[in-house]
Amino acid sequence: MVTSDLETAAVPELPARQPAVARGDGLLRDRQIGNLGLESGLELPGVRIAYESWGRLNPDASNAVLIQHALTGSTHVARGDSDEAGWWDGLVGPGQAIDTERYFVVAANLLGGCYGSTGPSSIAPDGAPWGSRFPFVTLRDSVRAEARLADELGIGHWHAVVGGSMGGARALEWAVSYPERVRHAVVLASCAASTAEQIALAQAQVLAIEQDPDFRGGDYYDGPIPAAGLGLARRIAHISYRSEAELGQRFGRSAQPGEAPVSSRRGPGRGAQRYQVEGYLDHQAAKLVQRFDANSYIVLTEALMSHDVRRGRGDLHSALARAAGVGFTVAAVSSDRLYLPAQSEELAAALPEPTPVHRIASDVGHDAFLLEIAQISALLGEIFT
Ligand SMILES: CC(=O)SCCNC(=O)CCNC(=O)[C@H](O)C(C)(C)COP(=O)(O)OP(=O)(O)OC[C@H]1O[C@@H](n2cnc3c(N)ncnc32)[C@H](O)[C@@H]1OP(=O)(O)O
Ligand SMILES: N[C@@H](CCO)C(=O)O
Repeated sequence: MVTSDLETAAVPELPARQPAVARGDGLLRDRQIGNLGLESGLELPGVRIAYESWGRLNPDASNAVLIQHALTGSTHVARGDSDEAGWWDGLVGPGQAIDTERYFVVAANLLGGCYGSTGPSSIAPDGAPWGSRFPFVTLRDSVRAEARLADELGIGHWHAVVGGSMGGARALEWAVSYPERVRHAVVLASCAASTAEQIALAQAQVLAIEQDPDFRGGDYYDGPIPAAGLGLARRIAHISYRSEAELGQRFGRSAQPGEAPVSSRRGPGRGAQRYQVEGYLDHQAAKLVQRFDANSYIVLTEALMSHDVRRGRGDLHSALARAAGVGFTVAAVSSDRLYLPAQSEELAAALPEPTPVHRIASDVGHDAFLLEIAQISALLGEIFT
């Protein structure tokens, strides 16, 4: 199904380019961007990229902003006209730091995702879900797809590309891949290349899903989903998204209400007897399982494992030299144990222009890039004047 450069699968004719939506409304749309050549050399046919937008594009298209979501995030950054809260509602909207009265904001779903873009749960040209046949994709593949989306929307360059975590990695890739199309890149709680520890944690998550009997090699769409494996993957990930101190302060050694994890942990008919932190992780796992596709989780996790802005571009200084002319804002979360502040320092030190690393002061850990909205608003002030 995935084709090499030499053989191209038949795909429907592309519709004529349509103008950008007149007014972004925070509702999901998508664009057909055609066949996409991947870094691997394969070609993915008939790719669709889903997006939402807010605000109005200026006649000269100079006020466009791209917001990049993290691993399990979605295009729904802000509420807009929908009923559903957005994950950066306090940061993006009328009168917010990224003011949708002034800026035209776009958020695209990652290639391989499950929020509208072509991914493993999408229907392949043969009429069946891609499932196990969906190819390995990299963050650069996703950025190339987003560049095609920008073309479709009539956006030649972005005033800013903004992201945290995996979204920050994509913001960095945009700046290095298309420096002429990016005025500012905002890289929050991220790094220049996934580290050994990040890859190690990711492997455990992927294996948790693959070892679920319901995974069936990735072709499970006609039966039960691998809920246990995906839930376990989320538990492993979520621990890394919060700090040891926060977990200790919030939960300590307390029992989940009504349960007795020490006196009756095991035994027939006793049911779950959990510590409170276990109840918390069970809840986070259950929430992800009901909203996310396990194959997409693997595809996106493996894309993040591949993140290395240096690949094929020399050392870090040489790679980042390509982004000369792009203004960078780099910030790290003080208590982040997944994307260590030292990794932001390493990135900033290698940028073409001297760049400070802002500290997001938080005890929460990595998830602070989703939670510390006031601090992030303050550090965006210079860019979104
Ligand atoms: C860019 C993106 O990633 S977009 C997608 C972002 N959203 C997600 O990834 C969803 C997963 N959640 C998270 O990542 C984080 O929880 C955040 C950042 C979204 C929110 O963080 P916080 O506001 O600190 O929420 P917190 O981690 O405390 O979780 C609160 C939930 O845990 C529940 N909870 C807390 N303790 C327990 C417990 N002992 N037992 C069961 N449930 C518990 C709360 O009831 C609450 O439930 P709800 O979310 O269904 O209302
Ligand atoms: N909570 C975020 C953290 C990952 O950066 C997510 O699920 O995508």
